[in-house]
Amino acid sequence: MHSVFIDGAAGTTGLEIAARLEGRSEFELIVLEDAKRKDAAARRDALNSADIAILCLPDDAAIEAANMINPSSGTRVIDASSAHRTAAGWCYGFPELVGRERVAEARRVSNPGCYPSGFLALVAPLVRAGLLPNDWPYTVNAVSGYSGGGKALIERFEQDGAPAFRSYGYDMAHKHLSEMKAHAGLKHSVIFAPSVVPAYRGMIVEIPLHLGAMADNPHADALRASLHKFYQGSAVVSVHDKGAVGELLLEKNAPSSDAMELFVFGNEGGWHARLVARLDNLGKGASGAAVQNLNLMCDLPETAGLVLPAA
Ligand SMILES: NC(=O)C1=CN([C@@H]2O[C@H](COP(=O)(O)OP(=O)(O)OC[C@H]3O[C@@H](n4cnc5c(N)ncnc54)[C@H](OP(=O)(O)O)[C@@H]3O)[C@@H](O)[C@H]2O)C=CC1
Ligand SMILES: CC(=O)N[C@@H](CCC(=O)OP(=O)(O)O)C(=O)O
Repeated sequence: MHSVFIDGAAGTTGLEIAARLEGRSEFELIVLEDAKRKDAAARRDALNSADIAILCLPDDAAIEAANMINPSSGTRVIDASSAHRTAAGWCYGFPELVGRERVAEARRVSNPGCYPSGFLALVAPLVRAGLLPNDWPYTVNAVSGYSGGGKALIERFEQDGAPAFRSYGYDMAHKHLSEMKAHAGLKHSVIFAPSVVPAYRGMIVEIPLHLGAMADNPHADALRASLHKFYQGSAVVSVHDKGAVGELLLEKNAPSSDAMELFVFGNEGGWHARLVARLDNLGKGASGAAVQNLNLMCDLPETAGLVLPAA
């Protein structure tokens, strides 16, 4: 039995992690009463008595929580915030990319961001395979369900007069830039154009590519074949065949899902490609990824408790 404390358990990500752990006899949740959930002493106590602490907090509170853990307590950490995603001493919790063994052994795991999960799932293996250049000026266009912005954005999108579409990130300093660059092994930061639609969950992350302008002129079919091979055997990430779909949708009231689907679309002449990932920001983009990492850290079947399509 592993004891788990979710710090930030009343938030969007924390609640979905708890839902995935419900009924699992391998875990015992440490729960603070509502009046104590922001009480520093109670949190310190819970953080140090848990086998695993899962931080579902804003960045500053996550840094504070990580610092509250006494190394001698033996508590291992999964941080869902963006505070430690490129920090020394933290394992980047994307097992398909960093290796399942590394996550399994890590004491401090930083969960990937939702948008970076889609970007990295597509680009990192292709850069690694030498099919895409690491010095290309990549662009990422993305659309997210509004739960991606946590309680504050949920409130904004669920009130009268909520926007029909929100485009943002115009300072070109989004907190996900360094994570995308670092874990794809890129020389330059990407241009990132995120947006939000009035659907609760789900996201589509796209990288448009002028393949014909690249030195080795890779073909879309070769990129797709390479991704197929990379994710062979994965129950979480799947790669669709050529021509599988003509459009991609986000449903307004989609159920949660911990799967991620990848697509490579290419034009007739092989000059252009659109790499696309569709995932649930609260699934593989946050809570599902945290549970996948938790399973690995506790030496349990990787996909136990995850919401995945029937095999
Ligand atoms: N939503 C998503 O799709 C994703 C979120 N993340 C990351 O996960 C983290 C949590 O996000 P999310 O669940 O969306 O955010 P929410 O705003 O929905 O929840 C955050 C929770 O943390 C609580 N909290 C804030 N400060 C403290 C503190 N000092 N001590 C204890 N609790 C505190 C809040 O309390 P209160 O309820 O009182 O406000 C709230 O319940 C963030 O870092 C976010 O960037 C990562 C990937 C995707
Ligand atoms: C729709 C929306 O607002 N999304 C959030 C990112 C959500 C997320 O991934 O959180 P992390 O930053 O912890 O990864 C944003 O763009 O800031």
